[in-house]
Amino acid sequence: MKLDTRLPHPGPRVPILGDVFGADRDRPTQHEMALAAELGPIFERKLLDTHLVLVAGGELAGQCNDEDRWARALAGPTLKFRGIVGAGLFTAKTSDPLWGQARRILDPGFAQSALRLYHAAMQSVADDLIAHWDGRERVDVHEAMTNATLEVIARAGFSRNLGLFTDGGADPQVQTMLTALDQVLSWASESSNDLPVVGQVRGFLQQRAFAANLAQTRAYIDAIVADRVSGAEVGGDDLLGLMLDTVDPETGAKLPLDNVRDQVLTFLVAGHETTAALLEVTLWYLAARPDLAQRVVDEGRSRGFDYSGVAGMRTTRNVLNESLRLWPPVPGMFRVARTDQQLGGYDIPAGHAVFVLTLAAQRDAQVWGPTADRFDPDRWDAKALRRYPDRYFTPFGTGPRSCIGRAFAMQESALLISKICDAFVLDHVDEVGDEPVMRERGTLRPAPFSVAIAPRPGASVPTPPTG
Ligand code: HEM
Repeated sequence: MKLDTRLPHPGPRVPILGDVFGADRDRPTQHEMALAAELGPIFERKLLDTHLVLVAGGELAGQCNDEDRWARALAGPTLKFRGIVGAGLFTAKTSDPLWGQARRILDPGFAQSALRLYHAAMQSVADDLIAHWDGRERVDVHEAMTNATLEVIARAGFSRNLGLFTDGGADPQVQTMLTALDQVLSWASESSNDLPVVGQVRGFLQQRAFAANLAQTRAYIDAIVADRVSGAEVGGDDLLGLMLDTVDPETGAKLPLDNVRDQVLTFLVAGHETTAALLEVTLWYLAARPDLAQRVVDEGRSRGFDYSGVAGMRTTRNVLNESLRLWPPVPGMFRVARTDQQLGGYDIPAGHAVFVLTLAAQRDAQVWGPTADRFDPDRWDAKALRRYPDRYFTPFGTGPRSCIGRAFAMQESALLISKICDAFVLDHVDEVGDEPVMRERGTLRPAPFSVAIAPRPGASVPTPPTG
């Protein structure tokens, strides 16, 4: 079977180069969502001799999530990350024995019993954030969510306090790491969506610019691992301990130390950027919807903020799910056909990868109804849920390569959102439209914004920073 030549494409097509006018380097997936409104649930974009098939319809995306017919493909920004974090969980090939080994060793680190152990660390970050905001009238949401999510993964995963909420700020090594993570994300996204040749030059220059920061970040992480191995630092029940001490039940082997370093870096990148995006989108909607924020507050105050209280926060989780539906932090995934496939009446040969545009698929009115574009957390009511089987809602991916951190991210986000709303009344400082302005860096995350805050009557008293 050959790739169908009848696939719609954005016109006009330039000879040899192809659909160069059909791409947007800064807002690629939002541009693709707009193209889908014009071209339909499946279309292609040709660049030189590469034919990128985009699947934007909910039903067709659901078909690509069928693991018997499609598999995860390593491409786009994810492939770029592979050069940085090697065989970390996110970037390892499924066929690489290290991937299975790491997944078997690390899965228990994300089970409910482990999340219960991490709760104190998550709680300490929420308290530090609230104490840090106390007395302020206006806060930078982007900066605060970046710091909070990094602190959570560092404290829960590696028993390290990065000091991002202390008055003097984090130490220089941590600052360098933050800069490196930021530079790597920009490079991975921009170089994947750039024009041929020009993009290669730009990508090369970017890589040169972050090489030194990345080398220092690797050295910083190596030191954390070495301190734990030598016993200079005693860790709690955390991910690092699990990675260093656990023997794979299948092979009897432990993870090699260089792989542990790649996993730590993977968790720092994969665990913070996406969760920060989810928190920011949610706070954006809650600042615009005081009625909804009040429901979140009521739920928090009635259930309490211990592990079980947070785990059962239905309203807050519905709000988070709705943020993930409208603005999935990972806006799309590459899937490769295991055998020849028909998709929407078009031929896709075995081995051809398609890009499933989760962002558009999760807004398809045919699946989600006429209000698909509206932020409505009540659509997640238990009674309505059965209308949306898992294959239509995939912000955490699908199949064996789906997100290992899903429950971790949801617990952390529910805790932070409910504690923030409990402590503060939020309001937008600028005039805003119906939806946040989003920027793209492989992930989809609101453009940095600030909110006005005021103490909410009846808030629980914040504890001082843990320093
Ligand atoms: C709202 C937050 C999050 C979202 C939306 C999210 C989304 C995703 C998605 C879509 C994938 C699959 C990507 C693909 O198939 O190409 C993935 C994989 C992964 N995520 Fe997350 N993630 C989140 C939070 C986290 C957290 C908190 C961690 C770690 C602490 C984490 C660690 C990982 C890892 C290691 C993988 C690769 C798993 C594998 O291939 O075995 N993620 N995530």
